[in-house]
Amino acid sequence: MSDGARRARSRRILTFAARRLVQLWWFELALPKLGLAGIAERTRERRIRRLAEDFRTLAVELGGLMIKVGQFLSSRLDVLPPEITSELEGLQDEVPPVPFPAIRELAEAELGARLGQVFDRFDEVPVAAASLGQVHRARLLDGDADETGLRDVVVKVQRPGIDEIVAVDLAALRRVAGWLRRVRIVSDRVDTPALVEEFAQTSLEEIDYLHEAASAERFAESFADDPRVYAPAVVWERTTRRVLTLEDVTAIKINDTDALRAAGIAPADVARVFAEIMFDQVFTHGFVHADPHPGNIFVTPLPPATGRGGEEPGDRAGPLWRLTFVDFGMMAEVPTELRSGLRALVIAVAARDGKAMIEAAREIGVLMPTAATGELERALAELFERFGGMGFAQLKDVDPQEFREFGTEFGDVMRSLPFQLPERLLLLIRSMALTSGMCSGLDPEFNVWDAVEPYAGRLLDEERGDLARDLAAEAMKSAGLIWRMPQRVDALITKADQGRLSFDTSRLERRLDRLEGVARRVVSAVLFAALLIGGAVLVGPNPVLGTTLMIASALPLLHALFAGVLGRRGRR
Ligand SMILES: Nc1ncnc2c1ncn2[C@@H]1O[C@H](COP(=O)(O)OP(=O)(O)OP(=O)(O)O)[C@@H](O)[C@H]1O
Repeated sequence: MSDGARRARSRRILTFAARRLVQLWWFELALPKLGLAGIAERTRERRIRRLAEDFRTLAVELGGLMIKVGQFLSSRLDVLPPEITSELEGLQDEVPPVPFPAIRELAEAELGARLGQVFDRFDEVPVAAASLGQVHRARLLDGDADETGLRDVVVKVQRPGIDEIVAVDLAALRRVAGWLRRVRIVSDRVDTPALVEEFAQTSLEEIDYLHEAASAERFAESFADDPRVYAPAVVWERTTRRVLTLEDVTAIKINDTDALRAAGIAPADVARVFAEIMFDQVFTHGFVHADPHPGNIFVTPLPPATGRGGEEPGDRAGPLWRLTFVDFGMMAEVPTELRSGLRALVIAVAARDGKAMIEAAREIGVLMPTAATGELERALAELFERFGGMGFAQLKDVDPQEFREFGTEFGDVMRSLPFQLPERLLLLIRSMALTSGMCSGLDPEFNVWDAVEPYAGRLLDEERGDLARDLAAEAMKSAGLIWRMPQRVDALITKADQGRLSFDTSRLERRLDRLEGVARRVVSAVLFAALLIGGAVLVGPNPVLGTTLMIASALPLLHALFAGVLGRRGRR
């Protein structure tokens, strides 16, 4: 890229951001101060739509990282207004492929040989053209097949010059982050420079295919004992920093429900297994596929003789299919201390203990350490009092009006607090949002909370499992926790549970029993709570959206969280 082109590209991004910032300041800060908040209110929806359209135009024009940013925003199905997500959805499909001669040149330079010398066949038309690279089908030479006889491969080749484009885009994004740091309503909630650094790290990793190849192997290893999951083998001899050669694992696209049914596979089963496998990545392996969009997951039917694949664990007849993941360029690590923070949150919600929940939110980094949280504590106590005793199935029967009213009240408190978005949660939240969206697409009746419950139950059943052990340890550590619970919990759960609480047998046993008893229901509740808080801070990364969503945060958030439940209820 010439110096001129580099400068023009950078200028285009910076001008776009500067204009939107000024607009944000004017409508969301200046006008309300002048007593004209009504104007901001009335024009907000139109402005958001316009912003999404303009961003789309910019991304399509510039390609590179801007497509990634758009993809990122479009995956926020749970919190962003549909006018944004629908505008940005499918953005990656608009990327034109690089003409084959340029791809050939790069691949040959990387592999140090002519394509004809190392591949028996190399399709000139790509299977997929993405923002950073494109994928071509190929066939290895006879003698190059590995011991399994693997010859059919896909070769992912980087777009020529993408390193430079990424560098220019990151420099521009860093400047925008610096500006945003000076906008208090944004900087109160999100450390934008840190966020951009996180994005930078992910993007730089994504253009290092050796890193992706290593991640593919790590992912495969973590599921080595789980026949429901598969990842393509890496052909290391034909892999470099810019060329990645993988086993071709093309099968049924996970969202192709017609093809699934034709193969005798129930989409609802796929949704359930998929959610479980994603939870396994978060809670068990701590290594999570952060881009689980439909193009990256196949359902592979297996011949009955194989006896391996998806279906009920322990199914003696052997599962009939498995989920095959591709694209390991973007992975989220869940470090041990983050997992422990999430668990602390589980315990706190188990105890319906708003105070402990707030502490856990601090530990996870969602709530700034200095936040004065008395009000939030009171609001949470009320939340638990009203809805806390119900499983998610029961929540279906709550009058939507009641949710709405509570959302309005709760929203005031949420807005007044310095929530922030720790960058380490970014990929995890993205991954979970995509998971939830995908599962609802496969099964309209799917409710992520229903999936969490049996999952949590299974975790707890593994007596020696980490979670069970930690829960037990936690229960002992926080002596009194269980006993405090009945006082805090609403009448429903109190009545249901008091009968089971007895003081005349071993206290510890009772505590653990009690904890296990509620934990299944509670792990789902905690995710609800975590998303409630997490969702509120998601508003940070984009200034205009940030303000808009902060202003209307709680209601859409609650609505988004319960949309499936309430929607279904309404249709009944
Ligand atoms: N091993 C494979 N076997 C079959 N198809 C594959 C394989 N790897 C990738 N593909 C196909 O190529 C598409 C693009 O590959 P991949 O997602 O790895 O590229 P990417 O540049 O990261 O794209 P994106 O940013 O859209 O995820 C995938 O969505 C999938 O449909």
